[in-house]
Amino acid sequence: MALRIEDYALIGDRQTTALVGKDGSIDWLCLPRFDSDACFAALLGTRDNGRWLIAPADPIKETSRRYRDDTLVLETDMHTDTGAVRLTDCMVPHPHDTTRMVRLVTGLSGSVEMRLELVFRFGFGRVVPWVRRMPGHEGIVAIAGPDMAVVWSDVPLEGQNQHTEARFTVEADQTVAFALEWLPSHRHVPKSFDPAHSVELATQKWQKWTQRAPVKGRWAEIVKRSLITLKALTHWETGGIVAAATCSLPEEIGGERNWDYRYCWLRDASFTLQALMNAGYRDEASAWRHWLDRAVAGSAADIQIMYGIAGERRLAEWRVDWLCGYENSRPVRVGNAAAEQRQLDVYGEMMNTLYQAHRGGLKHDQNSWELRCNLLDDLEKFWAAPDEGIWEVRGGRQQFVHSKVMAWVAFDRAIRSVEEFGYDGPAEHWRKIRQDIHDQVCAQGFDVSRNTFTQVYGSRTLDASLLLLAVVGFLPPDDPRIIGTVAAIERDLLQDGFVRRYDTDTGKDGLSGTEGVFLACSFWLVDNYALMGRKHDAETLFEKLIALRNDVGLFAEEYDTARQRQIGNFPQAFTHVALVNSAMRLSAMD
Ligand SMILES: OC[C@H]1O[C@H](O[C@H]2O[C@H](CO)[C@@H](O)[C@H](O)[C@H]2O)[C@H](O)[C@@H](O)[C@@H]1O
Repeated sequence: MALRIEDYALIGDRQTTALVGKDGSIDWLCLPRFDSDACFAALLGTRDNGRWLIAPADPIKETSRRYRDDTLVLETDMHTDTGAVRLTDCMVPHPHDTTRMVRLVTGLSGSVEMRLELVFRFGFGRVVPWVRRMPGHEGIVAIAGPDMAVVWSDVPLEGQNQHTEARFTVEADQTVAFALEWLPSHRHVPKSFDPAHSVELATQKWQKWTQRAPVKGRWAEIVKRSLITLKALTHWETGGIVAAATCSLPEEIGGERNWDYRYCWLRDASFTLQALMNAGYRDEASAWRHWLDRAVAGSAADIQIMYGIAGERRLAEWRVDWLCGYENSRPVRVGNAAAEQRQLDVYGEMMNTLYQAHRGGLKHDQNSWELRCNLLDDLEKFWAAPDEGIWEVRGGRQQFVHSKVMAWVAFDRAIRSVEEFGYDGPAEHWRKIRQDIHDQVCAQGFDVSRNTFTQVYGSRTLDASLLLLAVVGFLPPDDPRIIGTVAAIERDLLQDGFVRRYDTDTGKDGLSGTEGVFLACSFWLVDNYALMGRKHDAETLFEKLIALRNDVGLFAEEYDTARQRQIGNFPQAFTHVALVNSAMRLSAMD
Protein backbone atom coordinates (compact mmCIF):
# COMPACT_ATOMS: atom_id res chain seq x y z
CA MET A 1 0.00 0.00 0.00
CA ALA A 2 1.16 3.54 -0.74
CA LEU A 3 2.23 5.79 2.12
CA ARG A 4 0.27 8.77 3.42
CA ILE A 5 0.41 11.56 0.86
CA GLU A 6 2.48 13.76 3.18
CA ASP A 7 5.09 11.02 3.44
CA TYR A 8 6.20 11.72 -0.12
CA ALA A 9 8.66 14.33 -1.37
CA LEU A 10 9.05 15.72 -4.86
CA ILE A 11 12.04 15.51 -7.16
CA GLY A 12 12.07 16.69 -10.77
CA ASP A 13 13.94 18.09 -13.75
CA ARG A 14 11.29 20.60 -14.97
CA GLN A 15 10.27 18.06 -17.56
CA THR A 16 8.79 15.50 -15.24
CA THR A 17 8.61 14.72 -11.53
CA ALA A 18 8.76 11.73 -9.19
CA LEU A 19 7.51 11.15 -5.66
CA VAL A 20 9.97 9.60 -3.22
CA GLY A 21 8.51 8.01 -0.08
CA LYS A 22 9.95 8.29 3.40
CA ASP A 23 10.56 4.56 3.13
CA GLY A 24 12.95 5.04 0.18
CA SER A 25 10.46 3.94 -2.47
CA ILE A 26 9.80 6.00 -5.60
CA ASP A 27 6.11 5.22 -6.11
CA TRP A 28 5.30 7.74 -8.86
CA LEU A 29 7.26 8.58 -12.00
CA CYS A 30 5.90 9.64 -15.38
CA LEU A 31 8.30 9.49 -18.32
CA PRO A 32 9.33 11.50 -20.23
CA ARG A 33 6.92 14.36 -19.39
CA PHE A 34 4.79 15.38 -16.41
CA ASP A 35 1.70 14.13 -18.28
CA SER A 36 3.19 10.94 -19.77
CA ASP A 37 2.25 7.44 -18.70
CA ALA A 38 3.66 6.47 -15.32
CA CYS A 39 6.27 3.72 -15.20
CA PHE A 40 6.12 3.67 -11.38
CA ALA A 41 2.43 3.79 -10.42
CA ALA A 42 2.48 2.06 -7.01
CA LEU A 43 1.05 5.32 -5.62
CA LEU A 44 -2.27 4.46 -7.26
CA GLY A 45 -1.98 0.69 -7.03
CA THR A 46 0.43 -1.82 -5.55
CA ARG A 47 4.17 -2.47 -5.80
CA ASP A 48 3.42 -4.61 -8.85
CA ASN A 49 2.33 -1.46 -10.66
CA GLY A 50 5.91 -0.23 -10.55
CA ARG A 51 8.23 1.31 -8.01
CA TRP A 52 11.90 1.64 -7.07
CA LEU A 53 12.74 0.92 -3.45
CA ILE A 54 16.15 1.41 -1.85
CA ALA A 55 16.04 0.93 1.93
CA PRO A 56 17.75 -0.80 4.83
CA ALA A 57 16.97 -4.52 4.97
CA ASP A 58 16.55 -4.33 8.76
CA PRO A 59 13.76 -2.40 10.47
CA ILE A 60 14.19 1.39 10.29
CA LYS A 61 14.20 2.96 13.75
CA GLU A 62 14.14 6.58 12.70
CA THR A 63 13.89 8.59 9.50
CA SER A 64 14.53 12.27 8.87
CA ARG A 65 14.68 14.10 5.58
CA ARG A 66 15.21 17.49 4.06
CA TYR A 67 16.06 19.18 0.79
CA ARG A 68 19.57 20.50 0.40
CA ASP A 69 19.32 24.27 0.94
CA ASP A 70 17.53 26.07 -1.92
CA THR A 71 17.31 22.96 -4.11
CA LEU A 72 15.13 20.05 -5.12
CA VAL A 73 17.83 17.56 -4.07
CA LEU A 74 16.33 15.33 -1.40
CA GLU A 75 18.24 13.70 1.45
CA THR A 76 16.59 10.97 3.50
CA ASP A 77 18.49 9.65 6.54
CA MET A 78 17.51 6.20 7.79
CA HIS A 79 18.73 4.77 11.10
CA THR A 80 18.77 1.08 12.01
CA ASP A 81 20.23 -0.89 14.91
CA THR A 82 23.48 -1.39 12.98
CA GLY A 83 24.07 2.14 11.64
CA ALA A 84 22.69 4.94 9.50
CA VAL A 85 22.59 5.73 5.77
CA ARG A 86 21.66 8.78 3.71
CA LEU A 87 19.71 8.37 0.48
CA THR A 88 20.23 11.32 -1.87
CA ASP A 89 17.66 11.53 -4.66
CA CYS A 90 17.39 13.97 -7.51
CA MET A 91 16.72 14.41 -11.17
CA VAL A 92 19.41 16.03 -13.23
CA PRO A 93 18.53 19.04 -15.38
CA HIS A 94 19.32 17.81 -18.86
CA PRO A 95 18.34 19.87 -21.89
CA HIS A 96 17.42 17.02 -24.24
CA ASP A 97 14.45 14.75 -24.59
CA THR A 98 15.79 12.32 -22.02
CA THR A 99 15.44 12.16 -18.26
CA ARG A 100 18.17 11.38 -15.75
CA MET A 101 17.68 10.43 -12.13
CA VAL A 102 20.32 9.69 -9.51
CA ARG A 103 20.08 7.79 -6.23
CA LEU A 104 23.12 7.77 -3.94
CA VAL A 105 23.36 5.69 -0.76
CA THR A 106 25.98 7.05 1.63
CA GLY A 107 26.96 5.42 4.92
CA LEU A 108 26.69 7.85 7.85
CA SER A 109 27.68 5.45 10.63
CA GLY A 110 28.13 1.75 11.34
CA SER A 111 27.32 -0.74 8.63
CA VAL A 112 23.88 -1.09 7.05
CA GLU A 113 22.60 -3.92 4.89
CA MET A 114 20.46 -2.50 2.09
CA ARG A 115 17.78 -3.92 -0.16
CA LEU A 116 16.84 -2.70 -3.63
CA GLU A 117 13.67 -3.63 -5.50
CA LEU A 118 13.09 -2.18 -8.94
CA VAL A 119 9.82 -2.87 -10.76
CA PHE A 120 9.29 -1.13 -14.12
CA ARG A 121 5.69 -1.18 -15.32
CA PHE A 122 5.24 1.15 -18.26
CA GLY A 123 1.83 2.35 -19.46
CA PHE A 124 0.52 3.32 -15.98
CA GLY A 125 1.58 0.21 -14.12
CA ARG A 126 0.65 -2.48 -16.62
CA VAL A 127 3.30 -3.16 -19.24
CA VAL A 128 6.10 -5.52 -18.13
CA PRO A 129 9.23 -4.59 -20.13
CA TRP A 130 11.91 -6.80 -21.60
CA VAL A 131 14.85 -6.46 -19.27
CA ARG A 132 18.42 -7.35 -20.20
CA ARG A 133 21.77 -6.91 -18.57
CA MET A 134 23.84 -4.01 -19.75
CA PRO A 135 26.89 -5.14 -21.72
CA GLY A 136 30.11 -4.18 -19.93
CA HIS A 137 28.44 -2.60 -16.87
CA GLU A 138 26.50 -3.49 -13.77
CA GLY A 139 22.99 -2.50 -14.73
CA ILE A 140 19.95 -3.22 -16.83
CA VAL A 141 18.12 -1.98 -19.91
CA ALA A 142 14.31 -2.16 -19.74
CA ILE A 143 12.40 -1.74 -22.99
CA ALA A 144 8.67 -1.64 -23.70
CA GLY A 145 7.03 0.04 -26.69
CA PRO A 146 8.31 3.61 -27.00
CA ASP A 147 10.18 3.54 -23.68
CA MET A 148 13.72 2.57 -22.73
CA ALA A 149 15.00 2.90 -19.16
CA VAL A 150 18.65 2.24 -18.47
CA VAL A 151 19.85 1.74 -14.91
CA TRP A 152 23.56 1.78 -13.99
CA SER A 153 24.45 0.36 -10.62
CA ASP A 154 27.55 0.15 -8.42
CA VAL A 155 26.36 -3.25 -7.16
CA PRO A 156 25.18 -6.41 -8.96
CA LEU A 157 21.47 -6.50 -9.86
CA GLU A 158 19.47 -9.75 -10.08
CA GLY A 159 16.30 -10.48 -12.03
CA GLN A 160 13.57 -12.16 -9.92
CA ASN A 161 9.89 -12.76 -10.85
CA GLN A 162 9.64 -9.89 -13.31
CA HIS A 163 11.45 -7.42 -11.11
CA THR A 164 15.05 -6.54 -10.25
CA GLU A 165 16.63 -6.96 -6.82
CA ALA A 166 19.92 -6.31 -5.04
CA ARG A 167 21.37 -6.70 -1.56
CA PHE A 168 24.44 -4.73 -0.55
CA THR A 169 26.13 -3.37 2.54
CA VAL A 170 27.10 0.26 3.04
CA GLU A 171 29.85 1.20 5.52
CA ALA A 172 30.33 4.65 7.03
CA ASP A 173 31.63 7.15 4.42
CA GLN A 174 31.10 4.73 1.56
CA THR A 175 28.77 5.74 -1.32
CA VAL A 176 26.92 3.35 -3.60
CA ALA A 177 25.45 5.03 -6.68
CA PHE A 178 22.54 4.27 -9.00
CA ALA A 179 21.63 6.23 -12.10
CA LEU A 180 18.63 5.99 -14.38
CA GLU A 181 18.22 7.42 -17.84
CA TRP A 182 15.04 7.32 -19.91
CA LEU A 183 15.10 7.72 -23.64
CA PRO A 184 13.01 6.67 -26.66
CA SER A 185 13.44 2.93 -27.23
CA HIS A 186 14.57 3.30 -30.85
CA ARG A 187 17.78 5.05 -29.72
CA HIS A 188 21.09 3.39 -28.83
CA VAL A 189 21.81 2.58 -25.21
CA PRO A 190 23.49 5.77 -23.97
CA LYS A 191 26.90 6.15 -22.34
CA SER A 192 26.84 6.19 -18.55
CA PHE A 193 27.16 9.50 -16.69
CA ASP A 194 28.79 10.46 -13.39
CA PRO A 195 26.06 10.25 -10.71
CA ALA A 196 27.86 12.16 -7.94
CA HIS A 197 28.84 14.99 -10.30
CA SER A 198 25.26 15.13 -11.57
CA VAL A 199 23.95 15.63 -8.03
CA GLU A 200 26.34 18.56 -7.61
CA LEU A 201 25.17 20.02 -10.93
CA ALA A 202 21.53 19.74 -9.89
CA THR A 203 22.36 21.37 -6.56
CA GLN A 204 24.14 24.29 -8.24
CA LYS A 205 21.39 24.84 -10.82
CA TRP A 206 18.66 25.06 -8.23
CA GLN A 207 20.71 27.27 -5.93
CA LYS A 208 21.46 29.62 -8.79
CA TRP A 209 17.76 29.93 -9.60
CA THR A 210 16.75 30.42 -5.97
CA GLN A 211 19.36 33.09 -5.42
CA ARG A 212 18.15 35.06 -8.43
CA ALA A 213 15.36 36.53 -6.31
CA PRO A 214 16.32 36.48 -2.64
CA VAL A 215 13.22 36.13 -0.48
CA LYS A 216 13.06 38.18 2.70
CA GLY A 217 10.68 38.27 5.62
CA ARG A 218 9.59 36.06 8.48
CA TRP A 219 8.54 33.14 6.33
CA ALA A 220 11.38 33.28 3.80
CA GLU A 221 12.32 29.58 4.01
CA ILE A 222 8.74 28.43 3.64
CA VAL A 223 8.15 30.76 0.71
CA LYS A 224 11.36 29.61 -1.00
CA ARG A 225 10.26 25.99 -0.78
CA SER A 226 6.94 26.87 -2.38
CA LEU A 227 8.64 28.83 -5.16
CA ILE A 228 10.98 25.94 -5.91
CA THR A 229 7.96 23.64 -6.05
CA LEU A 230 6.20 25.99 -8.48
CA LYS A 231 9.29 26.21 -10.65
CA ALA A 232 9.54 22.40 -10.63
CA LEU A 233 6.02 22.27 -12.07
CA THR A 234 7.00 24.60 -14.96
CA HIS A 235 8.20 22.89 -18.14
CA TRP A 236 11.72 24.14 -18.92
CA GLU A 237 11.21 24.32 -22.66
CA THR A 238 7.54 25.11 -23.42
CA GLY A 239 6.92 27.36 -20.39
CA GLY A 240 3.70 25.41 -19.63
CA ILE A 241 2.86 25.23 -15.91
CA VAL A 242 1.12 22.09 -14.63
CA ALA A 243 -1.35 22.22 -11.73
CA ALA A 244 0.21 19.32 -9.81
CA ALA A 245 2.60 16.41 -10.16
CA THR A 246 0.01 13.66 -9.87
CA CYS A 247 -3.30 12.36 -11.10
CA SER A 248 -6.13 10.86 -9.12
CA LEU A 249 -4.96 11.36 -5.58
CA PRO A 250 -8.39 11.53 -3.93
CA GLU A 251 -10.16 14.56 -2.49
CA GLU A 252 -11.92 12.05 -0.24
CA ILE A 253 -10.21 8.83 0.83
CA GLY A 254 -12.14 6.01 -0.85
CA GLY A 255 -14.21 8.47 -2.91
CA GLU A 256 -14.66 9.23 -6.62
CA ARG A 257 -13.28 12.79 -6.65
CA ASN A 258 -10.04 11.82 -8.36
CA TRP A 259 -8.72 13.98 -11.19
CA ASP A 260 -5.71 14.37 -13.41
CA TYR A 261 -3.85 17.63 -12.68
CA ARG A 262 -0.82 17.15 -14.91
CA TYR A 263 -2.02 19.80 -17.37
CA CYS A 264 -1.85 23.56 -17.76
CA TRP A 265 -4.95 25.37 -16.53
CA LEU A 266 -5.03 29.02 -17.57
CA ARG A 267 -6.29 29.75 -14.07
CA ASP A 268 -3.70 27.80 -12.07
CA ALA A 269 -0.89 28.93 -14.37
CA SER A 270 -1.95 32.58 -14.04
CA PHE A 271 -1.92 32.30 -10.26
CA THR A 272 1.45 30.57 -10.31
CA LEU A 273 2.95 33.21 -12.47
CA GLN A 274 1.68 35.98 -10.26
CA ALA A 275 3.34 34.35 -7.24
CA LEU A 276 6.63 33.97 -9.14
CA MET A 277 6.47 37.56 -10.37
CA ASN A 278 5.63 38.91 -6.90
CA ALA A 279 8.73 37.14 -5.68
CA GLY A 280 10.84 38.83 -8.36
CA TYR A 281 10.97 36.20 -11.11
CA ARG A 282 10.24 38.22 -14.25
CA ASP A 283 11.61 36.01 -17.06
CA GLU A 284 8.98 33.43 -16.26
CA ALA A 285 6.26 35.91 -17.25
CA SER A 286 7.67 36.29 -20.73
CA ALA A 287 8.04 32.51 -21.18
CA TRP A 288 4.45 31.98 -20.10
CA ARG A 289 3.08 34.72 -22.36
CA HIS A 290 4.74 32.95 -25.28
CA TRP A 291 3.23 29.65 -24.13
CA LEU A 292 -0.19 31.28 -23.80
CA ASP A 293 -0.02 32.97 -27.21
CA ARG A 294 0.85 29.64 -28.84
CA ALA A 295 -1.74 27.65 -26.88
CA VAL A 296 -4.70 29.93 -27.59
CA ALA A 297 -3.61 30.85 -31.15
CA GLY A 298 -6.40 30.63 -33.69
CA SER A 299 -9.97 31.75 -33.26
CA ALA A 300 -10.68 33.42 -29.91
CA ALA A 301 -13.94 31.48 -29.80
CA ASP A 302 -12.02 28.20 -29.58
CA ILE A 303 -10.10 29.06 -26.42
CA GLN A 304 -9.97 26.24 -23.85
CA ILE A 305 -9.67 26.59 -20.08
CA MET A 306 -6.74 24.19 -20.01
CA TYR A 307 -4.17 22.69 -22.38
CA GLY A 308 -1.43 20.10 -22.46
CA ILE A 309 2.12 21.10 -21.60
CA ALA A 310 2.96 22.11 -25.16
CA GLY A 311 -0.50 23.54 -25.80
CA GLU A 312 -2.25 20.30 -26.81
CA ARG A 313 -6.04 20.57 -26.88
CA ARG A 314 -7.23 16.96 -26.64
CA LEU A 315 -7.03 15.86 -23.00
CA ALA A 316 -9.60 13.05 -23.25
CA GLU A 317 -10.52 11.66 -19.85
CA TRP A 318 -10.41 7.87 -19.34
CA ARG A 319 -10.33 5.43 -16.45
CA VAL A 320 -7.34 3.24 -15.65
CA ASP A 321 -9.33 0.21 -14.62
CA TRP A 322 -6.32 -1.96 -13.76
CA LEU A 323 -5.21 0.37 -10.94
CA CYS A 324 -7.05 -0.04 -7.62
CA GLY A 325 -6.57 3.65 -6.78
CA TYR A 326 -4.93 5.37 -3.83
CA GLU A 327 -6.33 3.55 -0.77
CA ASN A 328 -9.04 2.16 -3.08
CA SER A 329 -10.20 5.57 -4.25
CA ARG A 330 -11.69 4.83 -7.65
CA PRO A 331 -11.84 5.53 -10.50
CA VAL A 332 -8.27 6.41 -11.36
CA ARG A 333 -8.74 9.06 -14.03
CA VAL A 334 -6.22 10.14 -16.64
CA GLY A 335 -7.00 13.10 -18.92
CA ASN A 336 -9.50 15.72 -17.83
CA ALA A 337 -12.94 16.37 -19.25
CA ALA A 338 -12.93 19.83 -17.67
CA ALA A 339 -10.94 20.86 -20.77
CA GLU A 340 -14.27 21.09 -22.58
CA GLN A 341 -15.96 23.30 -20.00
CA ARG A 342 -16.75 27.00 -20.14
CA GLN A 343 -15.21 28.85 -17.20
CA LEU A 344 -15.53 32.62 -17.47
CA ASP A 345 -13.01 33.33 -14.73
CA VAL A 346 -10.04 32.35 -16.88
CA TYR A 347 -10.45 35.52 -18.96
CA GLY A 348 -10.07 37.62 -15.84
CA GLU A 349 -7.14 35.62 -14.54
CA MET A 350 -5.27 35.86 -17.84
CA MET A 351 -5.94 39.56 -18.31
CA ASN A 352 -4.96 40.29 -14.72
CA THR A 353 -1.74 38.31 -14.88
CA LEU A 354 -0.58 39.93 -18.08
CA TYR A 355 -1.58 43.37 -16.81
CA GLN A 356 0.50 42.76 -13.66
CA ALA A 357 3.36 41.45 -15.80
CA HIS A 358 3.34 44.63 -17.90
CA ARG A 359 3.33 46.72 -14.75
CA GLY A 360 6.36 44.72 -13.69
CA GLY A 361 8.21 45.51 -16.92
CA LEU A 362 7.10 42.84 -19.42
CA LYS A 363 7.52 44.36 -22.89
CA HIS A 364 4.47 45.14 -25.02
CA ASP A 365 3.74 42.67 -27.80
CA GLN A 366 1.15 43.92 -30.28
CA ASN A 367 0.09 40.44 -31.48
CA SER A 368 -0.41 39.24 -27.95
CA TRP A 369 -2.44 42.36 -27.08
CA GLU A 370 -4.61 41.97 -30.20
CA LEU A 371 -5.27 38.38 -29.23
CA ARG A 372 -6.48 39.57 -25.82
CA CYS A 373 -8.71 42.18 -27.45
CA ASN A 374 -10.26 39.39 -29.57
CA LEU A 375 -10.84 37.35 -26.43
CA LEU A 376 -12.71 40.30 -24.91
CA ASP A 377 -14.84 40.65 -28.06
CA ASP A 378 -15.86 37.10 -27.45
CA LEU A 379 -16.37 37.46 -23.71
CA GLU A 380 -18.64 40.42 -24.38
CA LYS A 381 -21.02 38.00 -26.14
CA PHE A 382 -21.34 35.47 -23.34
CA TRP A 383 -20.30 36.94 -20.01
CA ALA A 384 -23.97 36.94 -18.99
CA ALA A 385 -24.40 33.22 -19.77
CA PRO A 386 -23.98 30.44 -17.17
CA ASP A 387 -20.72 28.48 -16.89
CA GLU A 388 -19.11 25.65 -14.90
CA GLY A 389 -17.18 28.08 -12.72
CA ILE A 390 -13.84 28.04 -10.94
CA TRP A 391 -14.57 24.67 -9.29
CA GLU A 392 -15.36 23.01 -12.59
CA VAL A 393 -18.65 21.55 -11.37
CA ARG A 394 -19.97 18.56 -13.24
CA GLY A 395 -23.63 19.15 -12.36
CA GLY A 396 -24.39 21.68 -15.10
CA ARG A 397 -23.75 25.35 -15.83
CA GLN A 398 -24.93 28.04 -13.41
CA GLN A 399 -24.76 31.80 -12.90
CA PHE A 400 -21.70 31.78 -10.63
CA VAL A 401 -20.97 35.08 -8.93
CA HIS A 402 -17.21 34.54 -8.96
CA SER A 403 -17.27 33.93 -12.74
CA LYS A 404 -19.04 37.23 -13.34
CA VAL A 405 -16.65 39.07 -11.06
CA MET A 406 -13.72 37.69 -13.02
CA ALA A 407 -15.37 38.80 -16.28
CA TRP A 408 -15.46 42.24 -14.65
CA VAL A 409 -11.72 41.83 -13.91
CA ALA A 410 -11.03 41.00 -17.57
CA PHE A 411 -12.56 44.29 -18.78
CA ASP A 412 -11.14 46.24 -15.86
CA ARG A 413 -7.56 45.18 -16.59
CA ALA A 414 -8.00 45.88 -20.31
CA ILE A 415 -9.22 49.41 -19.49
CA ARG A 416 -6.31 49.94 -17.14
CA SER A 417 -3.89 48.73 -19.83
CA VAL A 418 -5.23 51.43 -22.15
CA GLU A 419 -5.18 54.07 -19.40
CA GLU A 420 -1.82 53.22 -17.87
CA PHE A 421 0.25 51.86 -20.76
CA GLY A 422 -1.41 53.61 -23.69
CA TYR A 423 -2.40 50.38 -25.50
CA ASP A 424 -4.98 50.65 -28.28
CA GLY A 425 -8.50 49.61 -27.40
CA PRO A 426 -12.17 50.64 -27.15
CA ALA A 427 -11.85 51.74 -23.53
CA GLU A 428 -15.14 53.61 -23.44
CA HIS A 429 -17.04 50.59 -24.71
CA TRP A 430 -15.27 48.34 -22.20
CA ARG A 431 -16.09 50.77 -19.37
CA LYS A 432 -19.77 50.34 -20.12
CA ILE A 433 -19.54 46.52 -20.05
CA ARG A 434 -17.54 46.68 -16.83
CA GLN A 435 -20.26 48.77 -15.23
CA ASP A 436 -23.03 46.46 -16.51
CA ILE A 437 -21.33 43.45 -14.96
CA HIS A 438 -20.76 45.24 -11.67
CA ASP A 439 -24.39 46.33 -11.48
CA GLN A 440 -25.70 42.87 -12.30
CA VAL A 441 -23.49 41.13 -9.70
CA CYS A 442 -24.47 43.58 -6.97
CA ALA A 443 -28.16 43.27 -7.83
CA GLN A 444 -28.44 39.52 -8.43
CA GLY A 445 -25.48 38.01 -6.60
CA PHE A 446 -26.03 39.68 -3.22
CA ASP A 447 -28.46 38.38 -0.61
CA VAL A 448 -29.61 41.48 1.28
CA SER A 449 -31.39 39.49 3.98
CA ARG A 450 -28.17 37.65 4.93
CA ASN A 451 -25.81 40.49 4.00
CA THR A 452 -23.61 38.29 1.83
CA PHE A 453 -22.72 37.63 -1.78
CA THR A 454 -23.84 34.15 -2.81
CA GLN A 455 -22.42 31.25 -4.81
CA VAL A 456 -24.87 31.72 -7.73
CA TYR A 457 -27.46 34.35 -8.56
CA GLY A 458 -30.55 34.16 -6.40
CA SER A 459 -29.34 31.30 -4.17
CA ARG A 460 -28.64 31.15 -0.42
CA THR A 461 -25.53 28.99 -0.73
CA LEU A 462 -22.04 30.33 -0.20
CA ASP A 463 -18.77 29.78 -1.99
CA ALA A 464 -15.19 30.38 -0.84
CA SER A 465 -14.32 31.90 -4.23
CA LEU A 466 -16.19 34.98 -2.96
CA LEU A 467 -13.10 35.59 -0.84
CA LEU A 468 -11.44 36.79 -4.04
CA LEU A 469 -13.82 39.73 -4.56
CA ALA A 470 -11.81 42.13 -2.43
CA VAL A 471 -8.48 40.62 -3.51
CA VAL A 472 -9.16 41.45 -7.19
CA GLY A 473 -10.55 44.88 -6.35
CA PHE A 474 -14.21 44.33 -7.23
CA LEU A 475 -15.11 46.13 -3.99
CA PRO A 476 -12.89 47.56 -1.26
CA PRO A 477 -12.24 45.28 1.75
CA ASP A 478 -14.05 47.65 4.10
CA ASP A 479 -17.24 47.65 2.03
CA PRO A 480 -20.04 46.35 4.31
CA ARG A 481 -20.98 43.76 1.66
CA ILE A 482 -17.46 42.29 1.72
CA ILE A 483 -17.36 42.36 5.52
CA GLY A 484 -20.76 40.60 5.52
CA THR A 485 -19.56 37.97 3.03
CA VAL A 486 -16.45 37.16 5.04
CA ALA A 487 -18.59 36.85 8.19
CA ALA A 488 -21.00 34.50 6.37
CA ILE A 489 -18.14 32.34 5.13
CA GLU A 490 -16.74 32.20 8.67
CA ARG A 491 -20.16 31.08 9.86
CA ASP A 492 -21.03 28.54 7.14
CA LEU A 493 -17.88 27.28 5.48
CA LEU A 494 -15.34 26.93 8.27
CA GLN A 495 -14.47 23.43 9.40
CA ASP A 496 -12.04 23.14 12.30
CA GLY A 497 -10.92 26.66 11.44
CA PHE A 498 -10.19 25.95 7.74
CA VAL A 499 -12.28 26.86 4.71
CA ARG A 500 -14.41 24.47 2.64
CA ARG A 501 -15.02 25.49 -0.99
CA TYR A 502 -18.81 25.10 -0.81
CA ASP A 503 -21.43 22.71 0.54
CA THR A 504 -20.94 19.45 -1.33
CA ASP A 505 -24.30 18.11 -0.13
CA THR A 506 -26.35 20.46 -2.34
CA GLY A 507 -25.54 18.08 -5.22
CA LYS A 508 -24.72 21.05 -7.47
CA ASP A 509 -21.26 19.75 -8.26
CA GLY A 510 -22.70 16.55 -9.72
CA LEU A 511 -20.45 14.29 -7.64
CA SER A 512 -21.04 11.84 -4.82
CA GLY A 513 -19.36 12.04 -1.43
CA THR A 514 -17.64 15.03 0.07
CA GLU A 515 -14.14 16.53 0.25
CA GLY A 516 -11.64 18.03 2.65
CA VAL A 517 -11.02 21.67 3.44
CA PHE A 518 -9.51 23.52 0.50
CA LEU A 519 -6.13 24.89 1.46
CA ALA A 520 -5.91 27.70 -1.13
CA CYS A 521 -9.30 29.04 0.04
CA SER A 522 -8.05 29.02 3.61
CA PHE A 523 -5.11 31.20 2.54
CA TRP A 524 -7.59 33.51 0.77
CA LEU A 525 -9.29 34.02 4.13
CA VAL A 526 -5.88 35.03 5.51
CA ASP A 527 -5.66 37.58 2.67
CA ASN A 528 -9.08 38.99 3.51
CA TYR A 529 -8.17 39.34 7.18
CA ALA A 530 -4.99 41.13 6.16
CA LEU A 531 -6.83 43.45 3.76
CA MET A 532 -9.30 44.29 6.51
CA GLY A 533 -6.50 45.08 8.93
CA ARG A 534 -7.29 42.00 11.08
CA LYS A 535 -3.56 41.28 11.43
CA HIS A 536 -3.83 39.00 14.43
CA ASP A 537 -6.52 36.82 12.81
CA ALA A 538 -4.52 36.71 9.59
CA GLU A 539 -1.32 35.60 11.32
CA THR A 540 -3.08 33.08 13.53
CA LEU A 541 -4.74 31.37 10.57
CA PHE A 542 -1.56 31.54 8.49
CA GLU A 543 0.47 29.84 11.25
CA LYS A 544 -2.23 27.19 11.63
CA LEU A 545 -2.11 26.54 7.89
CA ILE A 546 1.64 26.27 7.53
CA ALA A 547 1.67 23.77 10.38
CA LEU A 548 -0.13 21.42 7.97
CA ARG A 549 2.80 21.31 5.50
CA ASN A 550 4.67 18.04 5.43
CA ASP A 551 8.18 17.69 6.84
CA VAL A 552 9.76 18.96 3.58
CA GLY A 553 7.38 21.91 3.17
CA LEU A 554 4.92 20.43 0.66
CA PHE A 555 1.17 20.78 0.39
CA ALA A 556 -1.51 18.81 -1.39
CA GLU A 557 -4.73 20.44 -2.56
CA GLU A 558 -6.85 19.67 0.50
CA TYR A 559 -6.72 18.52 4.11
CA ASP A 560 -8.92 15.98 5.85
CA THR A 561 -9.37 17.51 9.30
CA ALA A 562 -10.96 14.37 10.80
CA ARG A 563 -8.18 12.05 9.66
CA GLN A 564 -5.57 14.79 10.05
CA ARG A 565 -3.92 14.07 6.74
CA GLN A 566 -3.33 15.71 3.37
CA ILE A 567 -5.59 14.71 0.50
CA GLY A 568 -5.86 15.50 -3.21
CA ASN A 569 -3.18 15.89 -5.83
CA PHE A 570 0.32 16.56 -4.55
CA PRO A 571 2.14 18.84 -4.49
CA GLN A 572 -0.40 21.25 -5.87
CA ALA A 573 0.53 24.62 -7.35
CA PHE A 574 -2.70 26.34 -6.25
CA THR A 575 -1.94 25.79 -2.57
CA HIS A 576 1.69 26.83 -2.83
CA VAL A 577 0.73 29.96 -4.79
CA ALA A 578 -1.78 30.93 -2.14
CA LEU A 579 0.82 30.39 0.59
CA VAL A 580 3.36 32.61 -1.18
CA ASN A 581 0.83 35.41 -1.70
CA SER A 582 -0.40 35.34 1.90
CA ALA A 583 3.14 35.26 3.28
CA MET A 584 4.11 38.27 1.18
CA ARG A 585 1.00 40.16 2.15
CA LEU A 586 1.65 39.49 5.84
CA SER A 587 5.35 40.30 5.60
CA ALA A 588 4.44 43.65 4.05
CA MET A 589 2.42 44.43 7.20
CA ASP A 590 5.46 44.03 9.49
O1 LIG B 1 -13.97 19.47 -8.13
C1 LIG B 1 -14.19 18.98 -9.41
C2 LIG B 1 -13.08 19.35 -10.35
O2 LIG B 1 -11.85 19.16 -9.66
C3 LIG B 1 -10.69 19.44 -10.40
O3 LIG B 1 -10.57 20.83 -10.51
C4 LIG B 1 -9.86 21.44 -9.48
O4 LIG B 1 -8.51 21.50 -9.81
C5 LIG B 1 -8.15 22.39 -10.84
C6 LIG B 1 -6.64 22.28 -10.99
O5 LIG B 1 -5.97 22.62 -9.82
C7 LIG B 1 -8.55 23.81 -10.45
O6 LIG B 1 -8.26 24.68 -11.53
C8 LIG B 1 -10.06 23.82 -10.18
O7 LIG B 1 -10.39 25.10 -9.71
C9 LIG B 1 -10.39 22.79 -9.12
O8 LIG B 1 -11.76 22.72 -8.90
C10 LIG B 1 -10.70 18.66 -11.71
O9 LIG B 1 -9.60 19.03 -12.50
C11 LIG B 1 -11.97 18.81 -12.48
O10 LIG B 1 -11.96 17.96 -13.61
C12 LIG B 1 -13.14 18.47 -11.59
O11 LIG B 1 -14.34 18.68 -12.28
